Amino acid sequence: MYVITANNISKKYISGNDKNVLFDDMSLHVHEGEIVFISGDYGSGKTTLLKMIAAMTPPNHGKIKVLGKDLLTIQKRSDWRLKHIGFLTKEDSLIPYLTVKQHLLMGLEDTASDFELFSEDAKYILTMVGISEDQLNQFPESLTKVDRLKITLARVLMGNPRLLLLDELTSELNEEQRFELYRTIVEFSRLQNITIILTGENESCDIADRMLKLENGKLMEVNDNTKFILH
Ligand SMILES: Nc1ncnc2c1ncn2[C@@H]1O[C@H](COP(=O)(O)OP(=O)(O)OP(=O)(O)O)[C@@H](O)[C@H]1O
Repeated sequence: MYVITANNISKKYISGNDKNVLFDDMSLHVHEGEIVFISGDYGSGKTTLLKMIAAMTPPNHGKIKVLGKDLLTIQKRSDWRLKHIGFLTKEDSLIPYLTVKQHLLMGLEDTASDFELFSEDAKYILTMVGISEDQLNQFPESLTKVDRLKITLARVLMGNPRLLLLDELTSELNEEQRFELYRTIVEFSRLQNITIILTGENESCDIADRMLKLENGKLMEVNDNTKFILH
């Protein structure tokens, strides 16, 4: 089953007399549970592609279906996005005065009947992303960049997304941290059958089932040393 089908997509931004054509008759198909890495130069359109998939900006031409829904037919896009999609960037969105665990329980009164249940879920997810028990009551400022990103990720996972869009998530991490975060991502995505698209500037990503490169408005499949155009 496909989680994403994007067919014959064109996208351009026009400002005054300048026309910036980002995508030209581009197509993309992603299976459920697949991890796809998309690389591309600075400004090649990686973020725009993820935003189109998340129904945050429409293509000029072509059709995108995500989780079986034609994005143009979705009425309340932000509700739909919140329910099904996790969108993360390299910026963590942690709040200085909340502890690690409180970040996952935000908006929940500790007197609520399901507080204990959510609290257990939060602990489980934090453990799954590699946060230790003694970090649960720490504040963000005492944490490393990679742990901050793991907590941001854990927060998103609390919403049970079926699709994760990770835009240059690891671009400020060193090799070792990147490997650690990637390993975490693979473990939970396999466990929960989450489909993932990651982007990055011209780097490789060992964990991906498939690697694509965005070049001249098209996606090319990268297979070892060979490249071929998808559409
Ligand atoms: N809302 C917008 N209006 C006009 N131009 C835009 C808009 N969003 C992006 N662009 C332009 O489109 C191009 C691609 O931007 P995008 O952020 O998608 O690329 P990217 O590959 O993610 O780049 P980066 O590596 O900088 O994150 C850039 O030239 C950018 O300035």
